[in-house]
Amino acid sequence: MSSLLGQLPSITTLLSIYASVSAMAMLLRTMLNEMIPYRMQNYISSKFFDLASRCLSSDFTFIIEQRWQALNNETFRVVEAYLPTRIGPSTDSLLIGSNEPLNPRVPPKKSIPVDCKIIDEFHGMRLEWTLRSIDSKKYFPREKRYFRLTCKKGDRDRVMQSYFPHIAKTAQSILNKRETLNIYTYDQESSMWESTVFKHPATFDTIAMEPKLKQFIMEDLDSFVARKDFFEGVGRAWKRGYLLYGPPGTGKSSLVAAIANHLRYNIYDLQVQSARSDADLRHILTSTTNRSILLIEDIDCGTKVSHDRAKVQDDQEDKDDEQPNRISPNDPGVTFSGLLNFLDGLWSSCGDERIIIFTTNHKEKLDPALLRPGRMDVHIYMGYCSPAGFRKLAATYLGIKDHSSFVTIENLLESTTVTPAEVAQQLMKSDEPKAVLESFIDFLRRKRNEETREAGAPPIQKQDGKES
Ligand SMILES: Nc1ncnc2c1ncn2[C@@H]1O[C@H](COP(=O)(O)OP(=O)(O)OP(=O)(O)O)[C@@H](O)[C@H]1O
Repeated sequence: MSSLLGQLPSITTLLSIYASVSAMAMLLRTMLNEMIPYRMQNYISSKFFDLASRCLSSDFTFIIEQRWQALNNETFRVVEAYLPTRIGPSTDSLLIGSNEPLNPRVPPKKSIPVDCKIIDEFHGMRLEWTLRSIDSKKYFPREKRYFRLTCKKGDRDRVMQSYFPHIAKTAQSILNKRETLNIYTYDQESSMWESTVFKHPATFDTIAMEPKLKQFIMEDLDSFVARKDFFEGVGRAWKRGYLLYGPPGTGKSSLVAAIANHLRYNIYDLQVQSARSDADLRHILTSTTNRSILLIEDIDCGTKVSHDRAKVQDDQEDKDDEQPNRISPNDPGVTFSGLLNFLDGLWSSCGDERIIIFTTNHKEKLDPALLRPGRMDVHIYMGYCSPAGFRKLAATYLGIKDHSSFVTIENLLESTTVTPAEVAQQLMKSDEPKAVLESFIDFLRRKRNEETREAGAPPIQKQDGKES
């Protein structure tokens, strides 16, 4: 024992070793401080601690960003739909709101706020979710959101193989049953789609149009939705294009609303002018979700991108420094080929179950290339009010299916160009059907006489001398 003690270094030796090591450490630290910039030191130390905590931790983290390979990330979308169903007693904050007129019996809707923690349990696994947000000037759009899912390292494979499919299945049934639809408009400033609740009363039941045409459209839509395998089998993108054309006030926008309500699809309402370039258009369109309608209203207005190129060629020739289809410096930088590329080019296959609807008052102005099948598969003419259309409007607005004055009205409609919007406006004048129908007959007679006068013929005189 005494010999062992004799072999131990003396306290003086230990102190001098300690002093030398400390002096060396201080020297090294000073040298490092001088040689490595402060920010680099910070970076190295944060990486070091990151690595250490990852090696020591028994947790595994999944990150789910909003975009995935230049497209919307469907996993993000299904998680967004699924998580509000997992809000439980351990959740410490909630985002709530409502678009309904205040009704004390209807609770507000729930959503997940940024940084809120949600704990989920699945087949014995504990899963911790957080929604995070980064705000940076470097990105476009400036705010990026992502979900963080933490589980035990040992559960990683089970999460991939059974938990994510479970989320997708649950979210799909929630999305299929969604009570409210949204309409999105593109905000150029923030480079994002902004949504509002879409509550349009138009349905196929309220639309006044030829019954056979209406039946055809409904069947066409239903068969489109049901034919996923067919589209895959023939190697075509699962999308369908509709062109609605006709004079103003004939129900084109109402038909879009009826289609959205029928399919329960959200609407992305795009002004082509919002896109600054083809790349921008690509970003805008790839940010839309599946099972949706892309609506481009009045495609002939605001930009000449869609115009018949043969007709605009003369204008173009005078403007040597402009690129094809870019008519003025103020015009959007979207080219015609950029638009076509999205309708049936390689980019058109991005996304499933998409309906694309163009509306126009002037089909003849559109470039024929835009109208060919595969781009616009179905062309629907929305015309002036027919007798059948009037009967539908009378049932909707007056709640009547027949009346002694219907024959007179139907005869007048055969020889007058009156839009369903005008008819609807006349039928809204009062709740009293008899008075409304009499005033409507007067309106139709006046209108027919105006049209006859404009055409150069004398007004038709009735036997009692009044103009009819
Ligand atoms: N076919 C129709 N069936 C039922 N209501 C209609 C119909 N057409 C028009 N209306 C009524 O007229 C209003 C205006 O119609 P809508 O905006 O759908 O016409 P539009 O063809 O889209 O017009 P525009 O070309 O000017 O955009 C609608 O809100 C609706 O009340």
